[in-house]
Amino acid sequence: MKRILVINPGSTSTKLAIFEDARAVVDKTIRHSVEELSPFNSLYEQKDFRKNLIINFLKDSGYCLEDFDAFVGRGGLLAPIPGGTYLVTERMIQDLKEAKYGEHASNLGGILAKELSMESKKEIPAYIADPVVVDEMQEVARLSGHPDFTRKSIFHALNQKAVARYVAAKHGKKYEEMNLIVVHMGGGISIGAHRKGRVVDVNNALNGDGPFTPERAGTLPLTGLIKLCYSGKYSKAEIKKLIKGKGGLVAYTGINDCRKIQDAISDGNKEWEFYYRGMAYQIIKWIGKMAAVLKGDVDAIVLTGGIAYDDEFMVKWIEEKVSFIAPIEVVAGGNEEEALAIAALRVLNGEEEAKIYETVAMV
Ligand SMILES: Nc1ncnc2c1ncn2[C@@H]1O[C@H](COP(=O)(O)OP(=O)(O)O)[C@@H](O)[C@H]1O
Ligand SMILES: CCCC(=O)OP(=O)(O)O
Repeated sequence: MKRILVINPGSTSTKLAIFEDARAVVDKTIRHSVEELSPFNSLYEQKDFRKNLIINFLKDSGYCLEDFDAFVGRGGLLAPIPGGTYLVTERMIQDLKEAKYGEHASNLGGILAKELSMESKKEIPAYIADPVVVDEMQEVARLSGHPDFTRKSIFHALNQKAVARYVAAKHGKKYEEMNLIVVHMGGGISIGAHRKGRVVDVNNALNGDGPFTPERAGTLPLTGLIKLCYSGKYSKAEIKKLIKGKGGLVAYTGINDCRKIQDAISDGNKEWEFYYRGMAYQIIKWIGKMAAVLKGDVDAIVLTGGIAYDDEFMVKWIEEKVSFIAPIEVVAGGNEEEALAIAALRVLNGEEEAKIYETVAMV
């Protein structure tokens, strides 16, 4: 039996799980409010805060570092690389620490896995798998409208692929035989067109491309944004924060927790219902785009991520608008922790060799 610690830092949560082979024996989701994260000026500054959560989780669950065969973290913003399991290496850590390819909570996955590995008295490997930069986009999807800008594949690759495989298996098919639109709705939102096992188009969930989200502005009107940048009222860091962290529902309502929005709607808050419906409206428009990418040949639309638990509002509002395209499958939450554990297990069991970032990074 192999025991694996899974570390999944998200923009609004830290999810931790202990697996014995492919079975989760303990798991915990810790949610982070806007106030809790706002004292940190950079993502890297959150490292020790999130690390303490892991240490306490292990203590409460009765485990020490030496009890594990591997630590596996969510993979962050790295140079574009193919999917798979990667050993956490020096250059990877350097790129994540420096935020060379951008800042996102997932950058901490590999860093924390490596720190725990170095602190343990045994030699325990640290891995990441299917990071947010997995890139399978078709060439035409990379065009932005100006040669100085290229559309990038940054999305919930790990969960999108895991739930797509799960839905394919449910249909008695291979992932490579299906056309799916996968909609991950978390702190960030990504909508991917999966054509026969490849994500040929997807919005850049991190950088101003796509629907607004609990904490991101999504695609903004360009002229307004340019005006704001040159208004002298905001620093570059403030503008960045306004788009990511303090955009979307946070900008409209002050909170990133959709459960609180739902409670308010149930209590009759019409203004918040308008914003929450607005988010659903932007999501359905992106589903429509991806249906066109797949030429209408769509086997299922898969709704996943934390917000997919909300079948009273969000799932209902999306389903009533897009079920003419394909049947809806809901995989609430997702399969991220299991996907990470299985990815590490494949390496530990010798079924796959861990890839080395330095040798495959497309820089
Ligand atoms: N049971 C639920 N019902 C509705 N929304 C939920 C539920 N659980 C989590 N969410 C919402 O999902 C979002 C976070 O999704 P999640 O996929 O866990 O995010 P992340 O990995 O980005 O931190 C939050 O806005 C949270 O309020
Ligand atoms: C970087 C894209 C993935 C993403 O947005 O993740 P969260 O929803 O956890 O922020």
